[in-house]
Amino acid sequence: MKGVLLVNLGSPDSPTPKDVKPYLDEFLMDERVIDVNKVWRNILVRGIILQTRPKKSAEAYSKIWWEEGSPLIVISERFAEKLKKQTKMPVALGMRYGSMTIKKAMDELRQQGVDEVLLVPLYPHYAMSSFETVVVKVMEVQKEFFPNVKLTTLPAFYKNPDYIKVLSASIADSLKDFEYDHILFSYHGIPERHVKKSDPTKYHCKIDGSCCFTNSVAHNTCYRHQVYDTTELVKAELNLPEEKVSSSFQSRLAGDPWLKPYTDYEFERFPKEGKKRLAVITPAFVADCLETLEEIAMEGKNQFLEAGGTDYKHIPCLNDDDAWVSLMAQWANNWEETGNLPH
Ligand SMILES: C=CC1=C(C)c2cc3[nH]c(cc4nc(cc5[nH]c(cc1n2)c(C)c5CCC(=O)O)C(CCC(=O)O)=C4C)c(C)c3C=C
Ligand SMILES: [Fe+2]
Ligand SMILES: [Fe+2]
Repeated sequence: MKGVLLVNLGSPDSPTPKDVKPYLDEFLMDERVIDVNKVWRNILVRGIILQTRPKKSAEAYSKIWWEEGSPLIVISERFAEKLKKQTKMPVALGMRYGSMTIKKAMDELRQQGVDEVLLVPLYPHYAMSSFETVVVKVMEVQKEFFPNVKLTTLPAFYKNPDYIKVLSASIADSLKDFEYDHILFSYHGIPERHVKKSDPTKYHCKIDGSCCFTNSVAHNTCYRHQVYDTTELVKAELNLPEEKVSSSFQSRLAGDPWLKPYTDYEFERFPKEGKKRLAVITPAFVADCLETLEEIAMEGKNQFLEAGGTDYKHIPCLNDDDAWVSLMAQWANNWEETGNLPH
């Protein structure tokens, strides 16, 4: 029997330093997130970052935490529940990090007789630190505990025409009562080094003004190209004026150069250029989370208003939007019936 495995990033069990620390430890010790050799990663993560970050992160999580739990988890659960009602197959939800493990989700599917799994990494774009690490982890779990289960992965859907339509409709709905000077597409950042590492040609990616807009097989795994594509496609779908739209990158950790421009620098710059009414969209995430609810909707808003902005709106992620759930159900049901995946 076929079944669907949804996987998102995961959250700590509670917004306390005690629970945030082991969660961050698992997350940042992932070799696809902090991609340095094991000894240096150990020093960097356990000797430096985890000495102070759990307290700071726990404070941020406390500001956005819901009665039912972490928004990322609760929203992903709502999405999974709605999806179950629209597929004839079992659906399970697991997280890459934290206590809602992939193993538990796979167990759930196996108990319902599933031996063919459609893995859905809940990320529209491919990055080593998000999509790839989910696929690798699921393959490890499958190999160790479920060797007879067949795995198929839904490709990154950042430019799928139906996805672009659903995303655009949800953005248009949020924008209908908001007058704006500019719309910022703020994507989770990654270190520049990760983009270069993911280039299979090893010569295409230059992180300049043209590589991401020049055809290449490198784009199958180029996060920077893929996010720019999403922005362009939504801009075209909604007929947004060229000069009113731009993309930027948020949530960087100190150290290496990360993809630019940085979202927080843009918040400072826009009001000085007369862009005082700003809408912010965060399409790297399908579910609202710490990075959207705290960094963008709270901190970003304060920063923009303090820099001279007058109006600010964070547009919610797709979350459990009915059209989004129906689209995922359509993809899953089509895969069940024909074996075909969307492209
Ligand atoms: C779009 C997908 C994501 C990519 C790519 C990504 C890369 C990446 N992230 C960190 C470090 C942190 N990210 C944190 C939170 C976080 N990251 C994503 C998604 C991507 N990260 C999400 C959905 C969340 C929110 C989780 C939640 O519970 O709501 C955090 C934890 C919070 C904090 O302390 O700031 C860290 C740390 C790196 C280093 C990285 C690429 C190298
Ligand atoms: Fe992150
Ligand atoms: Fe590129």
